[in-house]
Amino acid sequence: MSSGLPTYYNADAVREVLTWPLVNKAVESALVAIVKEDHKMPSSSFAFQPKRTFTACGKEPGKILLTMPAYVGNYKLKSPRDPGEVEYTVACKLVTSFSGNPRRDLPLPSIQAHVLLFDYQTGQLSAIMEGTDLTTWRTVSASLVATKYLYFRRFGAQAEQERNINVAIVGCGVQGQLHAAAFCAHFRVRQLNLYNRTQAKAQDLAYQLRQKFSTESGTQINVCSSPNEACHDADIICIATYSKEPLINLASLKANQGVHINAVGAGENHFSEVAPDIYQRAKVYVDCYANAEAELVGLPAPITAEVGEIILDGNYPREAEISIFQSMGMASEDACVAQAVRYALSLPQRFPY
Ligand SMILES: NC(=O)C1=CN([C@@H]2O[C@H](COP(=O)(O)OP(=O)(O)OC[C@H]3O[C@@H](n4cnc5c(N)ncnc54)[C@H](OP(=O)(O)O)[C@@H]3O)[C@@H](O)[C@H]2O)C=CC1
Ligand SMILES: O=C(O)C1=NCCCC1
Repeated sequence: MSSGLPTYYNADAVREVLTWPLVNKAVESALVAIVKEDHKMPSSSFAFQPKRTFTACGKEPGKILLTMPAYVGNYKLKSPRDPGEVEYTVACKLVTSFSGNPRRDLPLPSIQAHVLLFDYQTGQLSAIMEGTDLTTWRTVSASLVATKYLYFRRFGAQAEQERNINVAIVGCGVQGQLHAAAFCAHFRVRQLNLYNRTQAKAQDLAYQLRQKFSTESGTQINVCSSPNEACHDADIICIATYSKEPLINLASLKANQGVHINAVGAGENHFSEVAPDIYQRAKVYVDCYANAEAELVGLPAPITAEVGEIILDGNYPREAEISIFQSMGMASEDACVAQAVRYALSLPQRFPY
């Protein structure tokens, strides 16, 4: 940092280098780094990630500011750099969730973020990075990584390449849209069912995705008129809304067959979208215990493990089980992705990561 001023990375710059290999590697590193040391080799990556804070922005509900600090040490970006080189990242994301924003006269995203990056040796602020797309990508990536380990691996090491799946998306906002595209891009999706409260949004998304995936991979894309219709035949469900009431219950799911749910949404109230009877039947996994302790009070089931623990110990769910990835989002993911983005932008030439 020669000028003493932090570098600013705007949304266009960040977007230019966000790719799935880059984000997935960074997110998987973060999920592993936050696992407690007694599950790992002493030489492993590690993270310090305190509970994040929530500030209500006014007296009406639906407007919050979160501060999300993290230190991630001794981890690899797994970039084409020297494979021995490790990273140390100090970061803090500031993110607002204003759920009425898409309905403003000039619509804005509900979730808007910036990530601050600090020099890990001196503590100086070295960069400020626009973090709105980064947040969407890293959240979808956490669902992809969770699906790989909690769903596919129960059927064997090759299942994510070989197994045909039906996917349901409940909520086609910013999160639902990228979940839909990313699941079709990563896995063999036979049928993609889209549900959104305002159906026109699901129809628009179906139109866009059909251009790409119906011809390329033969995926059948349907717009559904209820969450039940979307989910009744689904192997994987991604649910990302602000609903305070359950949108799916046990009767919505395929009976006695393996189902995996990425429960992404509902803002502060993480588990209200999915009915208690599903939690009571499922194995529940989280991104991190630190946030879970504060944010999942009253969760109607015990937590089985962090996703990072399953990545490390291979203790996958059984084939016919229901698994839930209760995604809260965590600062270490933002720190690792922001570091990877900064690294990619520093290269003289872009390359497919
Ligand atoms: N776990 C994580 O790391 C993260 C979680 N999130 C969470 O994901 C969720 C979605 O975020 P995002 O996609 O950015 O938000 P958007 O505002 O873009 O989309 C919100 C979606 O929720 C739907 N919705 C809102 N209220 C209800 C309701 N009462 N019943 C049914 N559907 C409803 C909306 O439907 P309609 O179109 O009809 O309005 C829309 O499809 C939020 O809860 C957010 O907090 C976001 C980022 C990270
Ligand atoms: O991790 C995040 O970023 C968010 N998580 C929950 C809702 C707001 C954004």
